[in-house]
Amino acid sequence: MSINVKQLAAEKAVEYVVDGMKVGLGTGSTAYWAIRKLGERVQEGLKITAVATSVASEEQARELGIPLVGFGDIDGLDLTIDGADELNHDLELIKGGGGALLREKIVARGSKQMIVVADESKAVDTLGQFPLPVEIVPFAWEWTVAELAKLGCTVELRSSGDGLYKTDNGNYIADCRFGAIASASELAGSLQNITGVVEHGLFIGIAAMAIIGKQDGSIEIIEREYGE
Ligand SMILES: O=C(CO)[C@H](O)[C@H](O)COP(=O)(O)O
Repeated sequence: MSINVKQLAAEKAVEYVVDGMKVGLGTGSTAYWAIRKLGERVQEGLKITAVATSVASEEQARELGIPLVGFGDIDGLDLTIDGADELNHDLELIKGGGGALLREKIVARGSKQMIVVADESKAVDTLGQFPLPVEIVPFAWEWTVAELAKLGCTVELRSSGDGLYKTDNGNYIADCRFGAIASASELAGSLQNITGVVEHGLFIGIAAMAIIGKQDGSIEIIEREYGE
């Protein structure tokens, strides 16, 4: 019987949550398990407040009775637990497969610590197999997409049903296929320079720990220190 490796990683991360913490709730099918476990612990008496990174995570947390506050109502978060689409050994991430990258990055940057939870298929030597999600404003999106393509990627505007996918912030997502990304920080700089780009899914120097669940039932933990 195969085990649920996403659940394995997510529940391990929830062990780092203690009374009084302000917790950032990630988005996606791995973060889902972390929120579910947090809900159980809240029902058992854990005292936390939380900020959600998407409407979906907010609804899940509300149903589970996790006390929610707005990001602007508190003075920073202690810990954010979130998934990733890819991560390397330097804890550089690609995020945004679920379209929540902007709020996810704000919440993670506003936290003292971010723990990434993932199954082993997400751990890679070189980022870039997963198309990099870039959130762009709808105005002049054709121009922004053309500017993105000049960086050497093929760009696909994300669709949903009959129309274009819209983020919780009302923007579009351009999925950019770069292939192997030699330098995530250089690429991040180039993306930030394009007017029309709201945010990109490269998370660099943000995550302090990754908890990776494996099919054999084991867990790998990667840790990094920043600002030394
Ligand atoms: O960045 C994200 C959403 O914007 C998710 O964390 C990422 O897509 C991973 O999702 P999953 O755990 O479902 O594989």
